[in-house]
Amino acid sequence: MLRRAMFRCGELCSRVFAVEFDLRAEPLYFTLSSSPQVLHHDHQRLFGDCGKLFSLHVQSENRIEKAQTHAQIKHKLSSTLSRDCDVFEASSFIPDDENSVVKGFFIRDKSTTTLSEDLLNTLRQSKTVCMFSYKREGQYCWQELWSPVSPVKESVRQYITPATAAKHHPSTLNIRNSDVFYSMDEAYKVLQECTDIIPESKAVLKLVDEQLEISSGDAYPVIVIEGLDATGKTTLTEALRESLNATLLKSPPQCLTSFRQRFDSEPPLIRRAFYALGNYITAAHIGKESLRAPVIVDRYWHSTAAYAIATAVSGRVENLPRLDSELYQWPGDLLQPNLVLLLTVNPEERLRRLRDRGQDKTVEEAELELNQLFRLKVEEAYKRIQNPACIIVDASPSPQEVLQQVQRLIRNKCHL
Ligand SMILES: Nc1ncnc2c1ncn2[C@@H]1O[C@H](COP(=O)(O)OP(=O)(O)O)[C@@H](O)[C@H]1O
Ligand SMILES: Nc1ccn([C@@H]2O[C@H](COP(=O)(O)OP(=O)(O)O)[C@@H](O)[C@H]2O)c(=O)n1
Repeated sequence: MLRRAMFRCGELCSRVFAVEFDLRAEPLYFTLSSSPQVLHHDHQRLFGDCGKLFSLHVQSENRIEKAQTHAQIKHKLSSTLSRDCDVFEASSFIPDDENSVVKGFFIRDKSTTTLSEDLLNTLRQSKTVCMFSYKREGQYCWQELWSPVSPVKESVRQYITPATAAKHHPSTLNIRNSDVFYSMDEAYKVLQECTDIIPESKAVLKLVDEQLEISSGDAYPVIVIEGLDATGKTTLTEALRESLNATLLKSPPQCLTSFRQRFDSEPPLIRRAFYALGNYITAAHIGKESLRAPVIVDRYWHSTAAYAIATAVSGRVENLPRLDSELYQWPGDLLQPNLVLLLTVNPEERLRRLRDRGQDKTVEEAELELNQLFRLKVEEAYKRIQNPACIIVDASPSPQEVLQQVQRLIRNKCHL
């Protein structure tokens, strides 16, 4: 567990800091040392510029409090600071050490006001926030614990020392049981921990408790249709239901619809636990329905894991967990479908379909580019998930042709 003490001198020196200075490139990595180090060109771009420099990190033994504080600070920084302030996602971690990441932000304030200091001063009151300031000294830059009033007693100046990239991108280190859950119990625990602050959690847990375990012994095939928004899942699953006389289910299930908006506004830890539990409720429905007829499922665990991983991992596709990572393994306690099909269309066609549905008309250029990175990461994560892996279906032809192609696949793989 993380303790405030981890930012005391000894621990601090074994840690690497990463600042997401440019999301299309590697983060800027640095460590700390007691002797001055000349900054590299890249680090000069961050530390060598004019302006006041700070970083803040959120740490608490209570993971719900930590997640919420991080989300609140993110919102505060983006809504309060002036245009002269750059805010970058930043983290501190022990290389390749799972769950060692302490998330936070790096702030570069080029304004002449004291707005950022005033805001940081307020945030600093929180016992979950630890802050540093950075000062340049010729070719060097040092970090120290920051207090707006007087220097912090125990603080020692530590020089910024450029570091090389870690084998695993820091944003992949805390995914297990924070973004993706590999058993129902782990997701269940998160909602149990937030029943005080989110009363709806109790109702969701009750719905989970009410599901009866059904073994899927001699059952009909279960076919999952996955894909990004507007790739044609609804169109195809409706057509399959008709043509196969199948039962159509989805995850999250209907009974969670009224809670979805509430959980969508929560930080990833809570939001992802909610979707994970949705899969277990859908699994119980699948178990029951597959005794009577084939079952088509619109989104299931592939969606839960792929979106969660793509959101958690910052920047480029290369930053995703490696191909052979355990993070892509299907949860041992979740009912497995017989076939998972991933619908893909090229980005232009997908945008056209979104526009035809009357969405996405006002997306700005910059956001489009970020969306593009996100879309690539979701698709890549979908493809990396194992046991069962998905089969890719080109969904750009007409709805009738896509249906025929999928019917052929189902005949071959499920003998339907
Ligand atoms: N094969 C297809 N060719 C052209 N348009 C399609 C095709 N499949 C779906 N569409 C249209 O694209 C839009 C998104 O499809 P939809 O089935 O709602 O996707 P999803 O459920 O994946 O979000 C809808 O307007 C739908 O009519
Ligand atoms: N089984 C599922 C389904 C959706 N989701 C989440 O729900 C979002 C997409 O759901 P959606 O209902 O908007 O997508 P469409 O069905 O409209 O294409 C994604 O951001 C996922 O994070 C999930 O985590 N697990």
